[in-house]
Amino acid sequence: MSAPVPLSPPVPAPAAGSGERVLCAMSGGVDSSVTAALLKDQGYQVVGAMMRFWPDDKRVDTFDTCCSPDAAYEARRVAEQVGVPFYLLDYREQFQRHIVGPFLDEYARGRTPNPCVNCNTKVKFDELVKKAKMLGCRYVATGHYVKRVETAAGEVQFHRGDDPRKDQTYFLWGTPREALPYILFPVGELEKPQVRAIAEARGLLTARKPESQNICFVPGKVQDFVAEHLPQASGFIREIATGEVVGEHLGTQFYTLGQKKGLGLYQSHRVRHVVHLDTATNTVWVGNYEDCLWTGLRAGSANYLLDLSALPTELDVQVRYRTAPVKARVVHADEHGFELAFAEPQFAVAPGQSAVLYDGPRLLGGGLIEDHVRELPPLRPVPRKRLAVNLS
Ligand SMILES: Nc1ncnc2c1ncn2[C@@H]1O[C@H](COP(=O)(O)OP(=O)(O)OP(=O)(O)O)[C@@H](O)[C@H]1O
Repeated sequence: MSAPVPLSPPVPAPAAGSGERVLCAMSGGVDSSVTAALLKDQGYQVVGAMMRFWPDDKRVDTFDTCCSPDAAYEARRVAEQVGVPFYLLDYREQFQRHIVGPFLDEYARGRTPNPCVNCNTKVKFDELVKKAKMLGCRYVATGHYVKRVETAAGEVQFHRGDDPRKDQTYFLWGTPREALPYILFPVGELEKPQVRAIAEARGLLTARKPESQNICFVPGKVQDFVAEHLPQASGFIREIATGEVVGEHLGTQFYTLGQKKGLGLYQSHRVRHVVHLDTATNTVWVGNYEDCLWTGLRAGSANYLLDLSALPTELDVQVRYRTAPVKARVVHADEHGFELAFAEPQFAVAPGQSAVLYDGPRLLGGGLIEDHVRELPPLRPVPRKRLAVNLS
């Protein structure tokens, strides 16, 4: 569970024109530019802020468009256009500690991390919410495509954004629950073309800025970044069914579960997928598509956006950002983690990625995938009903 954020008591729904101070997180992109403009229209006192992540000792182009000196320049210019003050806040140390360091550690452990989830959890909606309070702001607003829904009972929920191609709830499961009432998403009910149209109509200089595509601190390929920062140790690629050596690898950190391209197998015509990365024996295990299908998962580092006792026993889970949610049964859930059984097998359930829980459009929370579970075929002798696949 995330540590509670020390905030003032729950607040009522922000009324448009209330004059409340809002810290608008501006990345120099079109979404947060429009966010600032909409908030200003609604009568908030807006303070624009960009978190500086890029280090001094790197070429400036080693950071992607959303987090670079150029982006800071654009964010400041947009703040001027909208007519709000702008601050550049130094988050270099926190970013290295919470995001870049753990990202590399996860690869070294044979896992597939999602640094954007971590950034939202640890930096944007924890550190920044605290900073907003210090600056006298009651709310933090971002340009995420997420809907903030307030129930009649005054509970704040996060729901999927109205633009299904842009919905970003997947990345926000780790938001400290206490912070929910203080977060606003002014573009969550818009579609991306509408956001661009608003920016165009106002002449915002970011109106036609392309989408950021990469992990912000990895300007090129993830594999190149990992190669630059982690020691490489070559080893064998083995067939999961037989143990036979079918190739060699340059380091387990260059592979991810389900991967079939770029394996460099001796028999290059055989379609194989990465099934397991064993860092203890430095082995990459491959198999066929079915070997990458799992019937459940176990997740740790859980965070829930509702009382645990209210967690439905049947819910929807999404195991990767661009994968459709699947129905699942909650086998077990406590404050540390949960175990789920999928209604249908899921491909490449990768440790380190997020298992994000939904009830229809509502984000319920999530956790980091620690292990995947495969129910064994009924006729095979099994030591246990469920087997957590551990091939080491
Ligand atoms: N370096 C940063 N400083 C302040 N806020 C940021 C920063 N990076 C991202 N954000 C906030 O998080 C939101 C989502 O970030 P994401 O990287 O997904 O950008 P995006 O969807 O491309 O949005 P944008 O068009 O605003 O860049 C942004 O809209 C912005 O509010």
